[in-house]
Amino acid sequence: MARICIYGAGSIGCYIGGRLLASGSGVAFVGRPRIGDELSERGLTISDYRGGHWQLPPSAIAFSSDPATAAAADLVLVTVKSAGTAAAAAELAAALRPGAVVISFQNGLGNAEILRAALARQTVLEGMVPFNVVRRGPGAFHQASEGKLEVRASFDLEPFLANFDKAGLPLVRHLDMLPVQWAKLLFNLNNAINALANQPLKEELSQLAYRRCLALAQSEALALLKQAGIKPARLTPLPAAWIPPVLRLPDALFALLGGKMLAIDPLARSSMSDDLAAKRATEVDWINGEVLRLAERLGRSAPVNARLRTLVHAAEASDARPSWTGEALLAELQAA
Ligand SMILES: NC(=O)C1=CN([C@@H]2O[C@H](COP(=O)(O)OP(=O)(O)OC[C@H]3O[C@@H](n4cnc5c(N)ncnc54)[C@H](OP(=O)(O)O)[C@@H]3O)[C@@H](O)[C@H]2O)C=CC1
Ligand SMILES: CC(C)(CO)C(=O)C(=O)O
Repeated sequence: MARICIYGAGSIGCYIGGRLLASGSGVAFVGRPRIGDELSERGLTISDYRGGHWQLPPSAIAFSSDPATAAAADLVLVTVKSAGTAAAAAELAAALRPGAVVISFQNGLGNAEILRAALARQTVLEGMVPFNVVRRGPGAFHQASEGKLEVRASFDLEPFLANFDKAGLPLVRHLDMLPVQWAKLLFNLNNAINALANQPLKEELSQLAYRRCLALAQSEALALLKQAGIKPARLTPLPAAWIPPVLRLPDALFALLGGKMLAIDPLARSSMSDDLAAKRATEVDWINGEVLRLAERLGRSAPVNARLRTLVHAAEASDARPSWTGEALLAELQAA
């Protein structure tokens, strides 16, 4: 039986690992002791937006905070936040056996490359998680929106495909992941807006002023991508370039045409909002920061994404969590 290691047991790691474990895969979780305590007291409760529910007792869960746990793995799913990738890469380099397969199920563009640089004797693949996972309480993780896991195609994945199929999380494979990663990053430009709004995603995206903020950030990125000759993949029925005009529609029309973006659990927030709530460093430098790096490469500027990054950094440094209204944030971004 393939041995799968979740490296960074948090929202995404516990959810995907929990689904794999519930369907009979051998899974070991590596994470922080606080998560280990939760899982050893409560076990794992996994659920999804379709009504799926899986309960795993503490006795079924192999959890450790020791990186050496990964030594036994055939497949490692890296699910730490981007700020933790370099450290995870160094730990995995010391632990993993040659030939192990590593998938980065992280947002941003550069995490797989950081892992690859440290893991020359393993296969490292870019992955993408399109859906949101809400932590509903200790040991309880809920998939709050739809979407399939996407990953760079490789023959080395073959031994594990059945594990994901059985778990109900089939892997969609792509020869080139960059267009997929950029398409996801365009959605993730909302992470900063959602974190600054301090509201659930559904509530935030139901308001025109916040959607106009997102349209500004996406339009800026799309213009740069066009100049760079990068065509983002189509992750929704609408091509990426049509999304900003749809975001700018009045609420009722948006609900009609962009309604899928509102098909999300009413409590779900972006992972960046979770980070601000937990007073952790966010991934803003790996999301909006990528737009700034692309702009720099092209000799252009990206003032809207630069302003969002500055505002998120200010929120990280502040004791009080900001709650920007849509109108105030829009005025700030329009003035950028
Ligand atoms: N949450 C979501 O809905 C979605 C998240 N994503 C992406 O998935 C990735 C994971 O996000 P998410 O699950 O929310 O993150 P979480 O912060 O919930 O989970 C990551 C966990 O890994 C732990 N960790 C970090 N470094 C190590 C290490 N070296 N060894 C062991 N444990 C470690 C973290 O601890 P500590 O905090 O102490 O560092 C944390 O508990 C991110 O790139 C995110 O953008 C993508 C789609 C949706
Ligand atoms: C799924 C999505 C786009 C929003 O929750 C996300 O990737 C995140 O929160 O980081």
